Amino acid sequence: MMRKATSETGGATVRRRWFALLLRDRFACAAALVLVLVALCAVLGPLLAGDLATRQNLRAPGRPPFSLDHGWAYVLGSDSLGRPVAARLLTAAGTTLAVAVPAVLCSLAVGSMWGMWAGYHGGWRENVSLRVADVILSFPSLLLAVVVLYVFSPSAASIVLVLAVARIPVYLRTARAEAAELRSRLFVDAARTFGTGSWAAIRRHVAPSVLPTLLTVAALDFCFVMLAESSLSFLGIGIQPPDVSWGLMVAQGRQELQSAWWIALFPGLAIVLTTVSATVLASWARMTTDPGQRWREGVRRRGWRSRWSPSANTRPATRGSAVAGPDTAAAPGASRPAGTEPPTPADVLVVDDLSVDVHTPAGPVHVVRRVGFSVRSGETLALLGESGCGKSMTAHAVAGLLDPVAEVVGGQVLLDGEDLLGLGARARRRLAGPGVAMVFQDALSALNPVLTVGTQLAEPFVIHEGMSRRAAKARAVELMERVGIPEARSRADAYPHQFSGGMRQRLLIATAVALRPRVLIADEPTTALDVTVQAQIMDLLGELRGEQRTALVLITHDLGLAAEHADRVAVMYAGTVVETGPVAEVFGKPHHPYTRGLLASVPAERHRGSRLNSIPGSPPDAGAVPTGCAFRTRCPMARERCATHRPALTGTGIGRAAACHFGKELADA
Ligand SMILES: Nc1ncnc2c1ncn2[C@@H]1O[C@H](COP(=O)(O)OP(=O)(O)OP(=O)(O)O)[C@@H](O)[C@H]1O
Repeated sequence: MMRKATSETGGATVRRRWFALLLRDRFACAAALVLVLVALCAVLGPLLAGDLATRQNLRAPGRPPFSLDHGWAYVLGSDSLGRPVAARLLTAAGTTLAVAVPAVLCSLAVGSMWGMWAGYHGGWRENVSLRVADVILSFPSLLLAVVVLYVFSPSAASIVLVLAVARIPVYLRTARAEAAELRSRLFVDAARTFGTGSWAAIRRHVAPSVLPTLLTVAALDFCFVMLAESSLSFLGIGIQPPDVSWGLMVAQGRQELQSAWWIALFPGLAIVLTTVSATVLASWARMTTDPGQRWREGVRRRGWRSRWSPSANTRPATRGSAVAGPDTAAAPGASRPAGTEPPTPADVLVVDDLSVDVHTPAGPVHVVRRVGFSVRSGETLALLGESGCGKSMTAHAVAGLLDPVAEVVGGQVLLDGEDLLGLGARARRRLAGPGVAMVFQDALSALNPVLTVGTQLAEPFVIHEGMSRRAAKARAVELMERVGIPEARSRADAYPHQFSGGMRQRLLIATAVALRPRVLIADEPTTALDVTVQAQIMDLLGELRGEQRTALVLITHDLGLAAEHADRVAVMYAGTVVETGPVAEVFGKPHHPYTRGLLASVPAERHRGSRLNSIPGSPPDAGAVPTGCAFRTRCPMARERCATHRPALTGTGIGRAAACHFGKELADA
């Protein structure tokens, strides 16, 4: 009983959410209204029109439209037999939908189940299914329908059957292709390892990914089936008089197009309006149900906003507007801590008040909020923090690699004094490599699997230094030797999968440092590697940094790695920097309760036999960061003030800063 009540409430919430999402999109809203109207016409039309649609009135043939003198039924004129077009249009809606909807639903249900089954299992099932689909598809579906309907008597039921069979291969092939791709994914293998049966795996893991595509295909197919029915009626083998469909009306009005255009025009418009509405609604449904497509919705909404708001496309003049609000304590520019030195000429990279929003269908989410830090030539700054605190987003914004879904909404990224965010795409490309380079975590994904490593390593030299392929390849081999790849000359012709994880990471580092970048961002460069290889990679990064005087930004959540390899740290929480300073000092005596909590959670010899400390709770979702201090809900020192005032990053010692109302207290303790 209780469960039923809960599921009913859940269902109502989901319906409300969908309705709210629909209301936000004016095109989808208009399309839904049109389709509801057509459905109402289909249901109520025969009741309203009675036998008006078929009763001939030879005293009123070819009445022109837009006159109410003869009652509502004649508002769209009458045909050559005096039958009112409006009444026929209403009645025909029912017949047209009675063919199109069941035909599409039947082919969708059969084709998609068959396709997912064939694609999931592969082998002979897939081969046989594809050959059957090929055979059906080899006859144009309209021609197939014409042949079958000539042989059997045309009726609504036979049209539904013929069109449904003719369209099954479309769904079968789409579902098969997607299911075949999904069956090799690890999450499907993982489901198999704990005994999930094939239909259960298809229902839980394949169908949710395939259905959004199939729904779009179904909407387009709805248009196709409506048009096919119209064409068959037009040829005289579709809906038979005295029944009436939109297609039949177009066919009948065709002969009188010159003298009585309204007979064919209104049903034609009804077909176009219904098919366009179905397509618009399907594209909205896909955007809303497919997580892979949702970002487009955010970008599209951003597009609208920028079209209507003159300021939306330009970066705000006041930095940090993304987090402006009553609880914002920091003044513009305050992300550089008071009491710490202002940027010096030695600072190669200065990130000031950087804010990044991710555009979601529910609106923008502030994932990076007024982040500021600087790095000097030859220095290593570790960007620390729990998963989801915005480290990678910050790095991607600096490197100009943000997804289209994300947007820099405030701040500056200065490379040797030049604001990278103000540069055009061409200037930005010129700096990618010699300016800011990046080493990614997953080397296998970051290297192109179909190009030899030599070709990939030679690319920066060809693009930036205009070298010939041969000379660039020679430089690539030198680089491979430098990063410690044995037998570099012969291995330059190997592909990425022929290297071990550690070697691939070396190759990635070699590509990143090829052009001696001023700044190198390494985003968790060793997470996927074992401890020995991890140490070798970090040593290599350290050597290259020393040789090239590169400023290194090391993104990690490994405090040990930061302690060993970084000069300074910037600790991030909920999209913002909460503490910065020299690594030994910050780790020796943290000035922010979050840094304290992080350090206390690292297993150490002194914890042997006792419970390991951990920070209670989990980091807030980027879309629901608490007011005031973001850490207050997990902080042992939280007071009333923390709920109302967001603490600014303020100097707490020489070269030290913390964003905590009690930072000074902790410093003096
Ligand atoms: N494409 C996206 N759409 C919506 N939100 C996103 C997207 N990418 C990242 N986010 C959100 O942005 C926030 C910051 O993510 P980010 O990847 O920068 O975290 P991180 O600190 O690098 O985490 P990790 O250490 O796990 O890589 C997270 O809350 C994440 O959910």
